[in-house]
Formats: sequence, structure tokens, C-alpha cells
Amino acid sequence: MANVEKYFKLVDQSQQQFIETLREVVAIPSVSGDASKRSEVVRMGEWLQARWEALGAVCKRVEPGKQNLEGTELDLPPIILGQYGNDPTKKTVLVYGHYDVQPALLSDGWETDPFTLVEKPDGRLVGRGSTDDKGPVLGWLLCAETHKQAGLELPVNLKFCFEGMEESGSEGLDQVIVDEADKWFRGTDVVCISDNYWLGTNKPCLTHGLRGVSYFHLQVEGPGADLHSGVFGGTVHEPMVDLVHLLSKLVDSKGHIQVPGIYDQVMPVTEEEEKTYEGLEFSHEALARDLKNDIIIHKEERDTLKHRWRFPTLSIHGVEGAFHSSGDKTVIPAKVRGKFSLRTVPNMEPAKVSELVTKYLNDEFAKLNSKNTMRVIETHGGRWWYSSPNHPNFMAGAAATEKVYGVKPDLTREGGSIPVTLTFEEALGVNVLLLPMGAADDGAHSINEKLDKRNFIQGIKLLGCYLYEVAQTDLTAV
Ligand SMILES: C[C@H](N)C(=O)N[C@@H](Cc1c[nH]cn1)C(=O)O
Ligand SMILES: [Zn+2]
Ligand SMILES: [Zn+2]
Repeated sequence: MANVEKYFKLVDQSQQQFIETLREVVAIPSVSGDASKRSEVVRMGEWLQARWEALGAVCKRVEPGKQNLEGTELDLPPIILGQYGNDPTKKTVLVYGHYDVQPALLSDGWETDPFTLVEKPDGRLVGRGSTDDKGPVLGWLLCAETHKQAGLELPVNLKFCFEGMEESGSEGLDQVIVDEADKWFRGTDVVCISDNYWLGTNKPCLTHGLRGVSYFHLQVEGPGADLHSGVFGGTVHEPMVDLVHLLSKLVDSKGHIQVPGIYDQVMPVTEEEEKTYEGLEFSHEALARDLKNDIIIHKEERDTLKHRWRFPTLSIHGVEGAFHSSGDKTVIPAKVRGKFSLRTVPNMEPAKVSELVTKYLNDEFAKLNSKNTMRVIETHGGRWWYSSPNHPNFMAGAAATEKVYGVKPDLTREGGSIPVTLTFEEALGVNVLLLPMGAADDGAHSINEKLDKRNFIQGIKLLGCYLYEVAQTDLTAV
């Protein structure tokens, strides 16, 4: 039996054990955006490092510095760099993933505790981080552990880079990648990232594009303290009134961004590109099912995909400082911060986006003649990435997908952002493949996030099989 077949067989026999490992890591609430959870993020990084070291990997814990979160000075979580195998006759694959997760509270609407993995009868493995990105990060570890257990060597040398700040802007990571490009990452032939999702629920895909992100806080400040609306309403400029007005000016109900000039740098759609929207596993019917309501703006599927992949969008996320509990508090909040972000696309420049957004909001605020003070703060950002899917690294990903799932993968772009993708490509000068494990309906960032057992188990096979394919592929045949 070929090594890859032996590997597949042992993966099949280890399914329950793999789910238990996923349960163990989901139970660590490694929420990078919550200052009170920082020690849990660190604990998760240490868990990963210990497990890889137990396997024989050489690891380096990099402390990327400090962060100011909610007025608290915090140590950024460690970046875990690793090397597993160092055979000069083998190729070297660098894998990246993140061990932090989005916030999750039972009160957000979760059916079960977000940090207790629940295996549902229909095969869903429900828990925060199951698909984004603990399942895939475990996938690489379980692949290596399974090989060792089967007495098999990995077909390539593996380097890895796991961070704990991806959900909060990957602070500190770009510099580490640049610093280590000629040191720890030296000798990398290709990069593979498993941190996005299929387009549908049945057909796997390879991804060759990501949108960037520019995140803003819009702060309006008035009185020194919250006020009684019965006493002061109608007699003072209310920060919340100004804020709601400004937020309403950002985007219309059809999703069209109102900031003048924002579409000027967007690359026009070519005839060649039009063809890439054909034959994909994507339908409005399935999308409406995932959304649990048909609230889709566009008529044609290709327009929905274009607005997910290749046009900028602007979303409003929340307001800090505003009254938001149940009950009827009659307060005038003194200081409020609206939070919104833009997803950016080729060829938008982050500095230009920032300039246009800031100028527009200042102009709109001036029209209000308000005595409040307003500030636009850009809190984090990441660049878009677009790559050709014709590189041999993608051929290896496609061959592995066909072996594991028996179908040719769709070629997709992703609406979300993984800011370091471009940094790896530029700093290391090698091709990057995005090879997702999860499906479109996993609910990443949402309530009841899940990873299907099928995707977890087949995904572990897929990541391993991809390594075998890279080992056999001429990566110079571009
Ligand atoms: C696609 C990836 N799994 C992901 O969820 N990325 C985040 C990155 C981010 C940027 N700001 C905060 N998080 C995303 O696209 O929202
Ligand atoms: Zn992610
Ligand atoms: Zn995420």
C-alpha cells in the first residue's frame, strides 16, 4: 500500500480521537479581541507548541511586542514558529494558521456553550473556532502525528507559523515575517494556508484571492458625562444623533458605498474574468438557506460573487458607549464610537481609502454645525491579495482535492481577509495557496459556528495528500 493510502486508513481509524482533540482546543477561549482573555490566547499558543515539540518539531516562540487594548497595555500573544523535518532532498512547505478566535457568548444566541464542542447527530461539530481556524490548524498537527504513528515520514519538510492575533489585525506578524524571511523561513518552496471556506457545501475549492480590510472607529464626544434626556434633550448637541447621521451617510441600502472616489481605484471587470464566474457551486437558493432568510441584494449569482470578491464593501459593526441593554434607559450618551470597516480590492491603496473616508466624514460632520467633537480613527488594516491559480502549487492542491473528494475543485476568491498572505508572498518570494477545510455554511464569526465531521476528517486527509502532491510536483514549471 502506498504511504498516502496508509495515512488515509489511519486517519479513518482515528476519527473519534481527532474530534476529542478538537474538543480540547475549542475549550480554550482564545479570544484575541478581549483583553480579559489574553492569558487564554497565550495558553492556546503554548498548547500548540508543546504538542508539536512532543512530536519532535523544533519550535521558536516569538514575542511580537505590546498592544494597547481598551486602554490596557498587553503583551501580544506569541507567534509559534516551527520546523518539522530537515531533509535537504525534500521540498519545504510553510503552513500558516491562527489559534485565536472571534468573541462568543451564549447570550449572542448560541444554542450551546460556544467553548464546549458539541457533536450533533447530523455530523456538525459545533464550537467557536471549529472552522476558523482551530480545525485546520489541528489538521496540520494531526497529519504529522498520524504519520509518526503509522511509522511514515512526511513527504516534505514542514515549517509552520501560527499566530494568535489574526482576528484582531495580525498585529506584529508582518514584521516577524520580514525579519525571519532569510532566517527561520529560509528554504521555503511554497506556502499553504487553510483558513477560508468552500463556496457551497459540497464542492471543495482552491482560493487565489482575498479582499483587504480597513477598520475605522468614528468617535463623537460631547458633554463630560451622560445626561438626562428629559432635562437636556433638545437643548444640547447629542453625540449619538451626530453619529447615527454620519453612519447613515456611509453606505446605501443596496450596499453602494457613498464615499466619493472610493470606486476610482477598483480594477474594471474584464471578459476573461467574466468566465471565472461560470460553473461554480454557488446558488442564491443555497445562500438564502444559509442566511436563514432571503435578504440577498443582487438578482444574478455572479453579481453576488463580484460584490463578495472583487468590489469593495462597507459594513457597520456596532456602537461603543451607547445604551444597548434591555429596558428603557432615558440617557443621552456622552461619548460614542461607531465601528465600521471596508473590504478592499485590487487596486485600492489603503492610504487612499483612509484619506477619502476621513475627508468625507469631516465634510459631512461640518455640515451639521455641531458643537460636539468628531474623530476618525483607523484601528487596523490589511491588504488585498490576488494571485494566478496556474502555479504548480495550485496543481498540487487540485490533484490532492481530486484524490480525496473525487472532484475538480472550484477556483474561487474570498470575501474575507488574511492580511499576512501578501506578506508571505512578497517577503519569501514564493507562491501561496489557500486550501480551505470548511464549508460555506460553517458560520465563521457567527453563532453556532461548526465544522462538519466530514470536512474535518477529509480535510485532514486533504492537507496530508497535498504534501504528497507537492513532493511530486515540479514547482519550477510555471
Ligand atoms: C478569512 C479568515 N478566516 C478571517 O476570518 N479573517 C478575518 C480577518 C480580520 C480582519 N480584521 C479582523 N479580522 C476577516 O476577514 O474578518
Ligand atoms: Zn480565520
Ligand atoms: Zn476569522
